Amino acid sequence: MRTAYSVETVRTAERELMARLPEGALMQRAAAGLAAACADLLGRVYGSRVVLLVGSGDNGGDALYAGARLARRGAGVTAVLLNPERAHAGGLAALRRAGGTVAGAGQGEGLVARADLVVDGIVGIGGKGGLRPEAVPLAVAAERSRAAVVAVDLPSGVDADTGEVRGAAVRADLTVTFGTHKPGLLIDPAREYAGSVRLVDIGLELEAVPPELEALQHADVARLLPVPGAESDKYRRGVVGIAAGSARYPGAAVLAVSGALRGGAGAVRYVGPAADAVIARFPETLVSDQGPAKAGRVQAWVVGPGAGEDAATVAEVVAADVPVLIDADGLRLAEPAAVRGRTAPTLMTPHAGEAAALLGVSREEVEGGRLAAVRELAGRYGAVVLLKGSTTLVASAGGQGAVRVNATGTSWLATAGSGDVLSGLAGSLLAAGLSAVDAGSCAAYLHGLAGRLTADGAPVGAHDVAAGVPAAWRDVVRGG
Ligand SMILES: NC(=O)C1=CN([C@@H]2O[C@H](COP(=O)(O)OP(=O)(O)OC[C@H]3O[C@@H](n4cnc5c(N)ncnc54)[C@H](O)[C@@H]3O)[C@@H](O)[C@H]2O)[C@@H](O)CC1
Ligand SMILES: Nc1ncnc2c1ncn2[C@@H]1O[C@H](COP(=O)(O)OP(=O)(O)O)[C@@H](O)[C@H]1O
Ligand SMILES: [K+]
Repeated sequence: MRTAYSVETVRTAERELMARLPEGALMQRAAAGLAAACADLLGRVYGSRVVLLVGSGDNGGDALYAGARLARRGAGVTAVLLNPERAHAGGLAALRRAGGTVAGAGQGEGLVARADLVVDGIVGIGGKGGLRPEAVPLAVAAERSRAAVVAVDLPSGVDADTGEVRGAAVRADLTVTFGTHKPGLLIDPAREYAGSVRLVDIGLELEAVPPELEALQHADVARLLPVPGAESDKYRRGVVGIAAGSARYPGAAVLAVSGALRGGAGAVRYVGPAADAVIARFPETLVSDQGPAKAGRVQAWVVGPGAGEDAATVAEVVAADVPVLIDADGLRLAEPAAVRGRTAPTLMTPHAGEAAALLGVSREEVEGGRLAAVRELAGRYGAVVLLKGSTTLVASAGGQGAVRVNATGTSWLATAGSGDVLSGLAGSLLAAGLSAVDAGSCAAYLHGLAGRLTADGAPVGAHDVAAGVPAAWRDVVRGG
């Protein structure tokens, strides 16, 4: 499991560690890791032109000490000081001793334009609000330059705790982060600014503290996925009910069923007006012409994809005393009080637009502040909420505790109907007995991986993603 901790937690752990170590030891560990990553990126350090963007805090200190290490290996290193009086004194002295030079902010843009490598030490976890105006031209110059850009701890200007980006921020090719991932490195929009992320162990001890974010890895998902045993039959493996589709959107039913058939349940039961289309494509589906309450045994329901205006079916499913996944039109049609009143697990799977409608805010607000939005929805509905999009997040019922973040997705998944596949897949895992958090996060993991494997750099349709789930599943259980 990969984890990310809040700035407050990092600060506390750093204080405890610093109290036990000689002064400056932690910063030296950080600088050593940073310099090694810069050297890897440069390939040849000797003779390279390195520009350090140095703010007034310890983030700038890391950059200066790393710059000193690179200068000792023969790089030409220039530090651009945003605030010369407040630049880290020890770091500055070390850089000068190593033969590095110092320039004022006025020369920064020209230097950045000619650099091979730009090290962004403007601001790290001490940053508040967006980038300050005097730093903006340097961030812009770094983006325009052909230089590789390495962010120290975080790309300057992004919010470490939330992943929000207000105004300009540095766009990095690589972020070298210390001690732990910060939530902003895993959540869009900030994640996009970070480039690839390299974690440097500086000895922080965080195991005893709850993380802010968790990202499942192959081994975690492999442990959670259901495997039929010798005594299994289709009922013991779980029956998932799909109440989806309408005369107008029969395809949503087909796609939800296609996901459900690949999710580990022993049988998929379909109720709704698209039974002919479902059977034509997937003859193994059990179809019923009764409503959900009379459809027969079901261990978990999926309701909502392509449901149109069928509020009665949504209400019937929400009243069921088994785990329920509510998606798409179902999110709009479900009575909030009925959802809150449920005792069996509930998993809601909105995209940003649906989440915005439920919260009464704009879509941009949800996309800019995903973590707050998913926690808020999970709190309001007392349900597990999976917020889809470029970063998929899963919050526990009530919104407290660690939020799961999915790292496997690809923007090729932004294709009509791929959400329907996801809801079928997650519903199937619910029916197979996974908790709502595990079902949602494992489904997002498999769906993202299936998208990646099937797309392989080219456009795909939602049905291709569903067909790719078995390959993703195999990849997970075989350890990649
Ligand atoms: N505390 C520690 O033990 C360690 C800290 N490390 C580094 O120290 C950093 C944290 O250092 P600090 O607490 O000094 O804080 P930072 O260096 O992140 O930022 C604080 C400084 O930046 C300025 N600033 C704040 N917001 C800004 C904005 N939006 N735009 C431009 N400037 C802004 C402030 O005036 C302040 O002087 C970490 O991110 C990491 O890079 C590492 O050396 C590892 C060890
Ligand atoms: N930019 C993106 N990067 C990664 N995944 C994305 C992106 N945009 C959408 N997705 C994923 O694609 C799926 C789209 O679902 P949804 O928005 O419900 O579409 P639909 O309603 O057409 O099925 C979700 O799993 C979502 O997380
Ligand atoms: K930085």
